Amino acid sequence: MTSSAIIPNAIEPIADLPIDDGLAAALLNSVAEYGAQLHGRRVWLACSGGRDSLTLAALCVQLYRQGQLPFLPQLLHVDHRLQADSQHWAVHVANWAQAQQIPCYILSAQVKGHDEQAARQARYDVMRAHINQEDVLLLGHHADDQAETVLMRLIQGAGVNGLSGMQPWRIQTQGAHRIALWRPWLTVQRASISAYAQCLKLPYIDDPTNNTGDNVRSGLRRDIMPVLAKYNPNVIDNIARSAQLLGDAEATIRAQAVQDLQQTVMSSLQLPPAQRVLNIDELETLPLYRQRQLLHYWLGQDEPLPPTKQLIDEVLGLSQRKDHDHQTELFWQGRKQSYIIRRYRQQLYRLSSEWLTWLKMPLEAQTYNLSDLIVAAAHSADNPSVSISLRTSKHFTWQVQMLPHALAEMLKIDTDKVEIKIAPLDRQQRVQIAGSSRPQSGKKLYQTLGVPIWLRESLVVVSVVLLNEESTEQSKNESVKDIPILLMSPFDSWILGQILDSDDFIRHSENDAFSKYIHNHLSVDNSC
Ligand SMILES: Nc1ncnc2c1ncn2[C@@H]1O[C@H](COP(=O)(O)OP(=O)(O)OP(=O)(O)O)[C@@H](O)[C@H]1O
Repeated sequence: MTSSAIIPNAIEPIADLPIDDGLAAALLNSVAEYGAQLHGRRVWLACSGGRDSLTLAALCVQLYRQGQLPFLPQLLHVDHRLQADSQHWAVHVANWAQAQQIPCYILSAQVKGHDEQAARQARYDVMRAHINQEDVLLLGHHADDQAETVLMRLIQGAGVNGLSGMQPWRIQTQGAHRIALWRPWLTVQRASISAYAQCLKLPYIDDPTNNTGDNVRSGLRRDIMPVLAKYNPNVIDNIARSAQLLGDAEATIRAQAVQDLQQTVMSSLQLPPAQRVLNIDELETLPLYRQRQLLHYWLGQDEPLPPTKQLIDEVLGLSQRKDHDHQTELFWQGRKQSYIIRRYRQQLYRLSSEWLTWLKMPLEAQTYNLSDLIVAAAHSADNPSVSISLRTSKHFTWQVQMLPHALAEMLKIDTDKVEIKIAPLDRQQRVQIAGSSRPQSGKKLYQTLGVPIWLRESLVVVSVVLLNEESTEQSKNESVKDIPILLMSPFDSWILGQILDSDDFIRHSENDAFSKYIHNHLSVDNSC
């Protein structure tokens, strides 16, 4: 972008000039509608120095000085440095703000790329970084912007959500940082704003790229809107109204999807946003249109943009399969991260790639002498437990937590002669789940337990190892008794039954008691 903008010079104070009733009513009605949300929050106004945001700033100054607006927003201007004279715009906005005696901050953005979307992203990033959590950012979008947005989305094949256009109040979240975007002028036409700007003789900057840009939005504005206006002069108001109606429809659909999700979600296997699980039997009780809406909502959780209709149809197809194919993987590249969607038995899983990578990290066998564990636990005063990490990454931590004192009390033997071993389950290893009639290994075992394919490398066996009095380094193998107590996955644990002779030291019922003192713990950092 190299074309230069028209920068006027004269700056007059506007506080005492007449106010446009229509524009004031739109702003004050919105203040009333979002009064509860606005209460106690700081309001900033994103001001490009263009006609719309400068007029909004001028109206705020006037209404505030007359005591009709309870707050005076501070201006934020972002210099994108994409045009030769962008610094002059920044100076101009700052001078105008100074003449009106309102605070103004000039921020610089690093735009990665040359399109409007890149500039917008950079603008929001830099403004978000400047303002505080829960602050409100006031924007000058109006009905013409709304109509262009809706038309743009219509020709891209959007659904109800997309066609409801920009929302007058929207929470924007980035990690833990939440701000509110507020657009009080979505029902106000550009022509009314222009007329008022003229009336106030506002020295706004005319950005020449607004109408001559070669993107879809400026093409629609320049070529399509005037043609539509020939068929219906109210086209802008009408499209903006449709967007409002669709906004209500979207809220209704979403409320239904949230309610449906509560019935279908498998809470025991949930690990948001890494692993989200949906029950297919419950899904199928709903009519098809609600199944599609639910999948749309379920898949799109944790992401700013929803999945495509094609993906939703494919996931629906996966849920409807009657064969026992568990290999199919659907891929979704979200904005924040990528996901694999799989089915295992009657469950649909949405698994983040980070989570799947973590699940493939190898597990190491670990052995601890019970006396050492007791010493380690003694260091934690109020809770005499020890935590042993099984697998850790930046985002996920899987630990086994134990109460070694309690274990020692149960065993009633010299704790120097006892070891606790945690080792990955070998595919050939036969273990007997308490309550089952015989030991099993490999695929049979996974099926009995219902362990999905991607969790199978994440099973560990916790055993109590009893060392013989006479054991030496050389004879160690023959003189130990290795008694498996628990089988664990990151989500579950199963008590193991007795495989040894009946006169062995530990019986099944004791395994049961042991398991009370050994727990599985999986924690996740929510940013992933
Ligand atoms: N450089 C900027 N600095 C601060 N806010 C901006 C900037 N550019 C745009 N905005 C905010 O985003 C809104 C919509 O952006 P858009 O690109 O449609 O605005 P514009 O046409 O450049 O300016 P205006 O809406 O002020 O006439 C603006 O009304 C304004 O609130």
